[in-house]
Amino acid sequence: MVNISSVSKWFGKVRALKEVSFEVNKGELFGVIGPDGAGKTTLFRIINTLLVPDEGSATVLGKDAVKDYKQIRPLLGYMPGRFSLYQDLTVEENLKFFASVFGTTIDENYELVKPIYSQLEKFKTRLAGDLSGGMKQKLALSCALIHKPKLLLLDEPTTGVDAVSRKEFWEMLQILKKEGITIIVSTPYMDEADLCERVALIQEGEILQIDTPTAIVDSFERTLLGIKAANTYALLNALKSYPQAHSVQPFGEYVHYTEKTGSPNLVALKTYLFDRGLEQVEIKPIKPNIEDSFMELMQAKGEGAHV
Ligand SMILES: Nc1ncnc2c1ncn2[C@@H]1O[C@H](COP(=O)(O)OP(=O)(O)OP(=O)(O)O)[C@@H](O)[C@H]1O
Repeated sequence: MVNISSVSKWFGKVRALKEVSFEVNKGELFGVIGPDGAGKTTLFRIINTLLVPDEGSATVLGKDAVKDYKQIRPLLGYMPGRFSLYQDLTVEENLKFFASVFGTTIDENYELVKPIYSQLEKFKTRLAGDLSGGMKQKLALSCALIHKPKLLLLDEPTTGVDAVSRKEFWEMLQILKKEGITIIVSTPYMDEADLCERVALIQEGEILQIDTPTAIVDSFERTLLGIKAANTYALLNALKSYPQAHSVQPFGEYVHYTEKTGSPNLVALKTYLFDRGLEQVEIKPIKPNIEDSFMELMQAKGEGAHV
């Protein structure tokens, strides 16, 4: 469905993508996960034929993204991170406009957008600019879908959207997946990785890992500890200066902690924290989540670069 092969892209001296390669299968819900500036938007703009790679190639729906862009575009639905709606048109006018651009009508493809658009219909005369963030997102998704694309590209659709709307949005993606639409979605939110079938973790233009969320978590090799103390700030500082410490990340009330080699010596660690004056210390082994895995991969890459 999508085949990205050794794609690199520079903006002046910045290499936004570095030899990126992956494939997305027909009907898959594929996530591109990475922090701000990782290269997600650049990658989407290459797949949607708006940007030409400096190196490598992109094949979309069996066609070359550079040579065959005219054939590819009508088959894509693209929801850019920002500014995809006309703020001074109403909800209904926006949808009509996007339908007309692709030579179709709302009636023709209503069944596909119905689960999403029906939630907006009572506001159909409201200007898009006056909608809440969650409603804008639903309208933008309806607009990206109204011509029944085979491939849906959603660039950070849930950024800046409240938790309830985020959840509803992912439920809508599951419905669309059942309709057979292939979906590539990017997000900076690690918890959303678990909602994808496979994810590519991307940082500074490089893919760190591509796999199912479960396999990514299973590949976490270190013993992970969750550590809590009365004073979290003091705990963080103490752990960071512990000679055995490899990674120290705050996660809610716990600090996620790994050591450089082998299994941590819990007695030695507890004694050290006690000597540093920490109170109510609790240490327990915990299961890593996708964010732990991503942090570990980023750290390994950073250390590799300094070898
Ligand atoms: N048109 C451009 N001109 C110059 N630099 C650019 C341009 N577009 C992107 N970049 C740079 O390329 C890198 C990747 O940017 P990109 O927008 O693809 O990342 P992103 O993962 O989508 O992040 P964000 O969520 O911040 O948009 C960044 O360093 C960015 O500053």
